[in-house]
Amino acid sequence: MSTIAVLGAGKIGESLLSGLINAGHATEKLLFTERYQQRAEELTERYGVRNADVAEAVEQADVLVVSVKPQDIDPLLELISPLVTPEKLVVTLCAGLPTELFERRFAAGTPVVRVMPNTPMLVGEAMSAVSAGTHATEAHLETVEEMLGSVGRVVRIPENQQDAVTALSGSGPAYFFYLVEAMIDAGILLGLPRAVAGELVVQSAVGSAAMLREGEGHPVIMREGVTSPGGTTISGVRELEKHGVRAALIDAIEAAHSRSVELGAKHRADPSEGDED
Ligand SMILES: NC(=O)C1=CN([C@@H]2O[C@H](COP(=O)(O)OP(=O)(O)OC[C@H]3O[C@@H](n4cnc5c(N)ncnc54)[C@H](O)[C@@H]3O)[C@@H](O)[C@H]2O)C=CC1
Ligand SMILES: O=C(O)[C@@H]1CCC=N1
Repeated sequence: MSTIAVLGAGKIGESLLSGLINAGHATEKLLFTERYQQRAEELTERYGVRNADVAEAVEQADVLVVSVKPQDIDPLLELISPLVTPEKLVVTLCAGLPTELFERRFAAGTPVVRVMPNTPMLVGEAMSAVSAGTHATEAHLETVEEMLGSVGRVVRIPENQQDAVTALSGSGPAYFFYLVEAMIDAGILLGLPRAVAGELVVQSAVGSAAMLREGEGHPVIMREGVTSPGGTTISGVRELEKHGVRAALIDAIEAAHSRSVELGAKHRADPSEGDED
């Protein structure tokens, strides 16, 4: 079992630690670093995982998972670059940041794998996409796939698709939560108690997700199955179409993609490369 150090234990770092523990990863084989002491203490208390300083984490871990905000990457790289050797595997979860940025800062030959996960990792239902950097081998990819496979599903993609994945499944849970929030508001408007509205909407979301995963059909067919001629659903669907909800979702995901490209462009050796993604 590899020793994994999470560098920056915020929302996604905590999701990974929690998901790995739930999946049976030994807590002695997990470490994290965290800028805020109070946050570090909370996490140690909650999960029994050891908080380390950066030097200790880099020395002891086989896999270094970088999970700070893209905007905070430079100070972290300053600290770890002199310490990371090519025997380590660096896994970056940072939206937008190319593997090339890390490779430039680490000792020659250091393997880097770029990953875009999402927060359902907390409940073992992440969707993660992995891409190899220049020095990452099949064995490195398998190590990362095994780690992420224990907390959800994993696909392998070329790195030039990572900004699209970030917009779609990295940010995706936010759009589903937003939809659920809005539907609960509709229940409140119609006079349902909040707890009842919440239960109705959440179970409808879970049931629909299970149908999507397990069913053979396309989402259109499943929606048609709910939409009776002259019935209630078509009246609702007409309003969604009138308000341009489909176009709004497409625009939202396109905007998230642009932001991912922009975050990466700031850190590319040649920022114009970001224009092509
Ligand atoms: N939140 C999400 O849904 C997802 C986030 N990501 C990526 O994961 C990364 C982290 O995102 P979040 O967890 O949402 O952010 P966050 O702000 O919740 O967590 C980042 C953590 O890193 C700590 N930190 C910053 N600099 C540090 C340093 N030098 N040493 C130690 N700790 C340091 C911060 O105190 C904070 O707790 C980002 O790069 C983001 O793009 C990727 C997929 C999904
Ligand atoms: O909003 C963000 O930047 C991160 C990346 C994907 C999901 N959350």
